[in-house]
Amino acid sequence: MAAASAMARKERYAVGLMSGTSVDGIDAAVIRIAGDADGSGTGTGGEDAGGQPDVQLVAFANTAFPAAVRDEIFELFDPSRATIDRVGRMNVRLGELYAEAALSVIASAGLKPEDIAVIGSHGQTIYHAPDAFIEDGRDLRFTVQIGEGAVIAARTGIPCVTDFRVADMAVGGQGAPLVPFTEYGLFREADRTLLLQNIGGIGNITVLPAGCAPEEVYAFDTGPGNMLIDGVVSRLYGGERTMDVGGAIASAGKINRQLLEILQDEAYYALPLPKSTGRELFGSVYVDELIAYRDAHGLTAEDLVATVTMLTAWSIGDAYRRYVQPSHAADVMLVGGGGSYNPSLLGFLKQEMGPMGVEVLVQEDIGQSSDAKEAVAFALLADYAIARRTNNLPSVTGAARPVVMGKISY
Ligand SMILES: Nc1ncnc2c1ncn2[C@@H]1O[C@H](COP(=O)(O)OP(=O)(O)OP(=O)(O)O)[C@@H](O)[C@H]1O
Ligand SMILES: CC(=O)N[C@H]1[C@@H]2OC[C@@H](O2)[C@@H](O)[C@@H]1O[C@H](C)C(=O)O
Repeated sequence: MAAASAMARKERYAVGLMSGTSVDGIDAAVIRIAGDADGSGTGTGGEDAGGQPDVQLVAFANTAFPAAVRDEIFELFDPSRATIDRVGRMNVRLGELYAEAALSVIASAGLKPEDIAVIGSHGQTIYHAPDAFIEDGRDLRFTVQIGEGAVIAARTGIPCVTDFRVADMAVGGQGAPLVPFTEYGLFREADRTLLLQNIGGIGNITVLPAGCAPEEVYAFDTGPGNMLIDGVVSRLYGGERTMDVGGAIASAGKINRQLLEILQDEAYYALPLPKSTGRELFGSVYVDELIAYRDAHGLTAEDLVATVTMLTAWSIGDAYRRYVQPSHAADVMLVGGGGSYNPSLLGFLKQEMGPMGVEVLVQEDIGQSSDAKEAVAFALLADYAIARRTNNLPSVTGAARPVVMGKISY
């Protein structure tokens, strides 16, 4: 650290691309970085996580996926339909779409591709199997993110870092969540314990204890984020709607306590840490069961949406009660991700957290963007990768050691 901090810090730009588990589109951010992770190429240890890089968001854009692309990605979530030719083609197609999103956000920042040092692209997760799977004495856990980095690099002329998660898994980690590494650098405070709750497709929480060291950070997936809400809305409204915009449907419904209690029994909520989850658990099969329950018990569409919205808020409160409050009573929960824009969900979350003394704010309340946070994170993770600096947090993912995550296409 000391040697690295003493080096000259060259200001540079990086682009981050995120397309998450909601499959709503591509988030693209341009950031300006000054400070740590400076490209000295010396990084070998977890000391990299200690720096506080100076990062500014220069431009941000969200491009919705064309409907046909979104539909095809959903097909690929089903392993029996994700044939190798479909996956291979989508890998290239997404590479093209990511490259277009990168070029467009760079132009909107008034910059040129040659001004950008690196692109970090998360890719589209189509399968995530983070738990140890031992066969012949070998651990075969895996995760699949697609969106070809070679295509992004070829179209933009900018080195592109992709496929971050597998390096963490190769040393026994869950390969998720990865954003806490950058949250530690960007958000930690000396005097307040902060909870950073992302509500994307999946919900995930990062705990930043007051004045914490990197190894004291912990984070995990709390359960569904918007995935169940989007799933039931899409099904109930015949695909005409894909989300509960403004929480309007939920606000017109009544919570069905009986269904809520059944859903609260899901084993994931009580699993020990570290843990991560995805569409494999809270995807279409789960939604089928919810719809079957509604049909059998005569719930209105609004009641079902209200109930899964409440479940989502409850699962966040439950995670806090079980895994955080006993050791780290928090002051503030800072919510990011698309769930920030659903007032019904936020209202339920405030009902959950308020009595435990935790104030719920959204990123916008502190002058940041709920939308941009993950794209910013992948720009920064790529900045570390290209400098050969370690960029995982073993305390969070369960990895045996710090590693440099990301594969580089020049
Ligand atoms: N105005 C809105 N009203 C209600 N919900 C919204 C609104 N805008 C976004 N959302 C919700 O946020 C979701 C997108 O969130 P986000 O982009 O954070 O997810 P993601 O990055 O795909 O997921 P993850 O972080 O799990 O990978 C949408 O699918 C929708 O459910
Ligand atoms: C495998 C995968 O894509 N996981 C995502 C997903 O979406 C939210 C949550 O589940 C989190 O674990 C992760 O994404 C964020 C960007 C992360 O790694 O921090």
